[in-house]
Amino acid sequence: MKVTVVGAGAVGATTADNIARRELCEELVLLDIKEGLAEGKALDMTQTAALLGFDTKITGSTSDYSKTKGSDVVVITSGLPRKPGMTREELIGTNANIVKGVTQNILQYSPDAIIVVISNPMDTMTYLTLQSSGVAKNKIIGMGGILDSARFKCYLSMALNCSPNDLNAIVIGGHGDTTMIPLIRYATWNSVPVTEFLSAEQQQKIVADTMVGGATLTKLIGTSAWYAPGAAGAALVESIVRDEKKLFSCCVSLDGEYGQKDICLGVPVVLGKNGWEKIVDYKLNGDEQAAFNKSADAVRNMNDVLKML
Ligand SMILES: NC(=O)C1=CN([C@@H]2O[C@H](COP(=O)(O)OP(=O)(O)OC[C@H]3O[C@@H](n4cnc5c(N)ncnc54)[C@H](O)[C@@H]3O)[C@@H](O)[C@H]2O)C=CC1
Ligand SMILES: O=C([O-])CC(=O)C(=O)O
Repeated sequence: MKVTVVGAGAVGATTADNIARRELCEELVLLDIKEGLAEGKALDMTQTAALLGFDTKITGSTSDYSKTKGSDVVVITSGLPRKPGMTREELIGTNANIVKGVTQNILQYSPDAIIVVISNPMDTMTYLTLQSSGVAKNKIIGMGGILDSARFKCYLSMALNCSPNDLNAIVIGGHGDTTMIPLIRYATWNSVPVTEFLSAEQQQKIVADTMVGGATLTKLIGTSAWYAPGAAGAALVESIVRDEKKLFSCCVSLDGEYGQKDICLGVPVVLGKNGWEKIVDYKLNGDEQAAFNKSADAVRNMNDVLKML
């Protein structure tokens, strides 16, 4: 297996590091327009092999896309991160051009690759990648819901004083401060609904904290997060390259599912060697479906901005 990660900044390098440590592929290529960055980080990671005991071959390059030839999976992290006080949506002007250009370069050498889009605003960047590439829809996967679900479990575990690994919880909808939908009604602690253990106020706070999870970290750090995003990116890659058929919330193209079409939005999908293989239909109640529709409206408005760029 061969995996390429474009963008060797905070998220790209952390994704690559997780991929290498877990030997998810034989060959890993890092690319970044900043001279020396991808090459240097690839060499630095390579020097951890003797300490961590992995065998993945890592190479880095500034702009030589021929090195990415024959990649099975490509992860796109290139683009600006937000600063405190900004929304992810404000990044669209710069990142749309970057993501579109990178996709074209990648497809020249890896026309059959499965593409994982991380750059923000992720739902719109995923839609752009699908629209501009002509790649089959099941091969384009936006990373957001898996990260938001991990944050949801983090806040739930803090409130319940339990292990996050004993929780099942999912966030669907857009990957935006106001568009994500933590499905607390479906969240369980070892099969028992968490709603049985938490007051209405506690539930509201957990949902609210989850929705601004990325903004909270951006305010603390001064730029957006990378440890959980990198781990989330690698988890998606793992389910694809190992054909694990894991169910994650991912941003995928909808064609009537959840009442929406001509949009990429976060829904539960099964991930395997063919990319996203199936959308799982959770039964939403009236409020949840209304929130999903509202989220779709907001993402559609951002997608419309693409026409003006
Ligand atoms: N979907 C998600 O859940 C998450 C998305 N993000 C997004 O991921 C993106 C990257 O974030 P960070 O890694 O923190 O930023 P960063 O600034 O640390 O790294 C971005 C890298 O992209 C490179 N780059 C820019 N244009 C390029 C091009 N044309 N070709 C190749 N490389 C290029 C830059 O040189 C830089 O090294 C941001 O848009 C951020 O908002 C971040 C966290 C989570
Ligand atoms: O918050 C940001 O801008 C980066 C991101 O998407 C996240 O960490 O969820």
